[in-house]
Amino acid sequence: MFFDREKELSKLLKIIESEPSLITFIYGPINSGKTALIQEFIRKMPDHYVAFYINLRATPITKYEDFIDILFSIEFENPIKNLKEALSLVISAGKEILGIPIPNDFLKQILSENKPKNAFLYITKLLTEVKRRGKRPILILDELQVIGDLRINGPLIYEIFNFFIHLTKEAHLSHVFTITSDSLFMERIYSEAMLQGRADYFLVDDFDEKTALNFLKSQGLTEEEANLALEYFGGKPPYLIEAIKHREELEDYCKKALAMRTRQVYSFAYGKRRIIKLLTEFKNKEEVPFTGKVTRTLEEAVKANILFVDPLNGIIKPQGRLELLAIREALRMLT
Ligand SMILES: Nc1ncnc2c1ncn2[C@@H]1O[C@H](COP(=O)(O)OP(=O)(O)OP(=O)(O)O)[C@@H](O)[C@H]1O
Repeated sequence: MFFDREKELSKLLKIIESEPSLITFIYGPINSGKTALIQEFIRKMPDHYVAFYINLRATPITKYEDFIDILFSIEFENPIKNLKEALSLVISAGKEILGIPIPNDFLKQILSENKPKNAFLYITKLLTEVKRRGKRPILILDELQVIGDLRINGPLIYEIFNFFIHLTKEAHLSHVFTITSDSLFMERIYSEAMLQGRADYFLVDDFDEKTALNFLKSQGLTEEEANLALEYFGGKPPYLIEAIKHREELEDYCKKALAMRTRQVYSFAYGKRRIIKLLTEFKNKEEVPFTGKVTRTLEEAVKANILFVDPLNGIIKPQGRLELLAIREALRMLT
């Protein structure tokens, strides 16, 4: 059951009403509900849209072939013979299609040439035809950070950005949404010169306090139980879902979850003075300013899923309420 996110949904639906001109980068802390929101967004889109949804984390991507496999997600049982067949597949797909249909011969050619540009040229051609048939295409790439360091002749990400800029700002052909929960990757994107003026940023944070309380109460928790869950888990949807499941022994469940997260933070920071110093900033504060410099220490804490960097709002904060409490507990044991 999907809950709320009315504000975010109406903003996203508004974006697609206008002509595509910017790439939208959706980002947020781990498990804040980005993918769930995008899935609901697709459900709520009017019928004349078709979303091509590509989840780059579906299988590991280490080389060009893996990327092409996911992009053209070979989910079709029968080989597609030509562009006309690919197009009718899209037109009859409804509002969402996983991967991009491509004629078999073309796919073989693209794989043998090892040039991402040719794959992108094909997609442009297909999207142009989709638009000509009266449907409005939307391209969605989930977990974009997965290909952040992939090189095919040169860094793939730049070719992708060029392609996205073409689809949006230049050709106004398709809206492009990318999703990532890797805030270091997001920081790289935010300071990327080639994206200046060509990108928009959309934060999907954990539920705010009121929404989280409403969510918990809508699932049958009493005011007191809801407040207890909120105290430990803030508005992180999957944690709240687990809390609901453990309603019968809620207090015990909350304490155990915190003890476990505390152990993880403790062993991450143990013996590392610079890490302890960074975490100490959260002893009395919930967030601190982000100066724009990603130090090695910050990088480690983000990679360990303890801290989250929001480059747009210029803040660093724990990934969620549980992490904030765990940092404070761990600091008590470490100092
Ligand atoms: N609005 C919501 N209503 C109900 N459940 C939600 C909502 N948002 C997220 N969830 C649940 O929380 C879990 C995590 O959500 P989701 O996978 O969308 O997060 P994410 O931000 O995409 O995660 P990641 O950081 O791994 O990319 C899912 O099981 C999802 O069903």
